[in-house]
This record gives sequence, structure tokens and C-alpha cells, in this order.
Amino acid sequence: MDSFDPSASSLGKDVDPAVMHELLQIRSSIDNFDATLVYVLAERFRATQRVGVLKAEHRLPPADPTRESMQIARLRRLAEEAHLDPAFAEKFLTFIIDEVIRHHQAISDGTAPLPVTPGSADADTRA
Ligand SMILES: O=C(O)C(=O)C[C@]1(C(=O)O)C=C[C@@H](O)C=C1
Repeated sequence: MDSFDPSASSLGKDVDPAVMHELLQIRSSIDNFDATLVYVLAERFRATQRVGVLKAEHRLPPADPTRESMQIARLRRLAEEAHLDPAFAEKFLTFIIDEVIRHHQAISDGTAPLPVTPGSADADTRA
């Protein structure tokens, strides 16, 4: 794995050390949130991969617009409750779903690469 330097910055050397200290503390939380996002997204794509296989096996269309409308309306409500911009929540979900639909299409076309699972021959075994 490539090394991650949490203190790497382009802000220059003139930043007040106390400000830099506070910034690095906040960035440490941001790094944890970013890692969580990756894990959450990986699990979501693992689930949608199963949906893609199921849909392909039963010749169902990749997209389900009615389901998507429900998901978007729900996420917009949750975003409002959480004080997150609902337009951003919708854009983010739509971005993910569009990618899922591309994956579903590729599974049904037979052009999808095999999912890389730990221990499989395709898995990246580099340290
Ligand atoms: O639930 C489905 O039918 C899916 O294919 C999953 C999913 C999603 O990513 O949530 C993706 C595409 C569909 O249009 C709706 C939802």
C-alpha cells in the first residue's frame, strides 16, 4: 500500500503552528470519514452486484425508475433532517445509481469484469 502522510499540505510554511495543529486534528476526522465512505460504498456495490446478477439471470431491466424516485425522495427527506443540502444528496445518489446501472448493463451484456474478491486469483496480492 502506498504511504499516506496525513500532514502533507500545500499551504506553505507560514501557517501559524496553532492553526496548523487544529487543522490537522480536524483533517484526522476527515480521513476517518473518507475511509468510512469507501467501506460503505464497497458494501453497497457488493449488494448491487448481487442485484445485477439476479436481474441478468431473470432478464429484468437494469434500471427501475419507480424505485429510484422513492430512493431519491427518501434521501432528500433524510438530508433535510441531517442538515445536508438535499440537492447534493440527490446528485450523489444519482451519480452512484448511474454507475450501478452501467454495472448491471455490463453484467447482462457479459462484458463485466469479474468482481475482485479477497483470495480470488484476480485479487491484488501486493502488500
Ligand atoms: O434495486 C434495484 O433494482 C437496483 O438495481 C439497485 C439500484 C440502486 O443502486 O439502488 C440501481 C438501479 C435501479 O434503477 C434502482 C436501484
